[in-house]
Amino acid sequence: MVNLTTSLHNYTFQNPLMNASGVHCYTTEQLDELLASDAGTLVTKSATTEYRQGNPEPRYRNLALGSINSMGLPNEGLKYYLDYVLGKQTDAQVPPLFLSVAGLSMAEDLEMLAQIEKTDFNGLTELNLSCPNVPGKPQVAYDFEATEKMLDEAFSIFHKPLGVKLPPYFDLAQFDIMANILNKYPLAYINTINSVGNGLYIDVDSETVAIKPKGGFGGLGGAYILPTALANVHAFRQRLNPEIAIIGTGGVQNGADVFAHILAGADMVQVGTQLAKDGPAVFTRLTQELTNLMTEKNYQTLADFRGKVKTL
Ligand SMILES: O=C1NC(=O)NC(C(=O)O)N1
Repeated sequence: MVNLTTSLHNYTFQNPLMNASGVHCYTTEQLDELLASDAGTLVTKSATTEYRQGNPEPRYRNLALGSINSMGLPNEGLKYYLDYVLGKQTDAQVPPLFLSVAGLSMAEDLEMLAQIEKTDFNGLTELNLSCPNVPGKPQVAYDFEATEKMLDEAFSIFHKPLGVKLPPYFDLAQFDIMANILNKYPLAYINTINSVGNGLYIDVDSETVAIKPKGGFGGLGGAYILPTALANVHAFRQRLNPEIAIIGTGGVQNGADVFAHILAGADMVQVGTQLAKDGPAVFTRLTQELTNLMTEKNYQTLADFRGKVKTL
C-alpha cells in the first residue's frame, strides 16, 4: 500500500502536493477550494502590507508549453491572508498552512514578518525573494549580499518557521554561493523555483506579444521550465544542510513530473500552471498518477526514492 505522507520541518502532510503561490490563492473562496481538494496543503498569494492592484491586464496567458505572467503582486494585503490562516488553524481537519509575503523593500518584508511574529500563527511563512514582475524592482535573490542582509535581519526578529522562495539559478557557482549563504540560517525550507523571469512569448500570426506589462516580458511556467526546476531542486539538495527541506516548484503536469521532483530531492511539490489550467481537481489526478507510478516501481513511501536520482 502506497503511503504519500511527507514531513517538512516539524509538520506532516497527507501528501506532498500543494499550489504554487499566486495560483488559485488570491481570495478566501479560492483558498477554500484548495482545502476542499486533494492537495496536501496550500500557500496564500504573496502579500504586501496593503492591498495591491498589480500590473495592467492582460497579465497572464496559458500557452501550449506552459504559461507567461506579469501579475505584479496583486493581492488583498497581509491582514486578509493572515486572518484566513489564523481562522483556519483552529480546525483540526486543516493541515498546517503556508503564508507568503513579498514586500517591495526589505523594510516592508521585515514589517510583515514582525506582524506575523506577533500572532499565534502556527504554520509556515514563505518569504518571496524572487518576484520577477514588479517594474523597476530586481529579484532580491539574484543579489547575494542583499539576500544575506535580508536573512540576517529576518532571523533577528522572526522566530516562527520560515522558508524562502528562490528564483532559478543557471550557474553552478551560483548554487555554491547561494547554498553557503542559506546554510548559515535555521531555515525550515527553500522553495525552488519561482517562474523563469522575463521570458518573451511572441504570437507570429498577430506579430504581437502575449501580455501587456513590461512590453510582454513575463515569468515562464509550465513544461518550459521543468528541467530548470529539477536542476535547482537537485543542486540545492546536494549542497544544503539536511535540516533545510526543499519544496520543488516548476513544470509539473503529471504524476511522473511529481516523481521526478521527489527523485531530485524535493520534500513537497507545488503546482502552478497546471493548476491554473485544470483547477483544483488536478490534485486528484496527480496523487493518483503518483500512486500508480510508485506501485509500478514497488515503492511504498516517498522516502524510498527521495533524492535518489541515478547518474550515468
Ligand atoms: O513571485 C512571483 N512570481 C510570478 O511569476 N508572478 C508573481 C507576480 O507577478 O505577482 N509573483
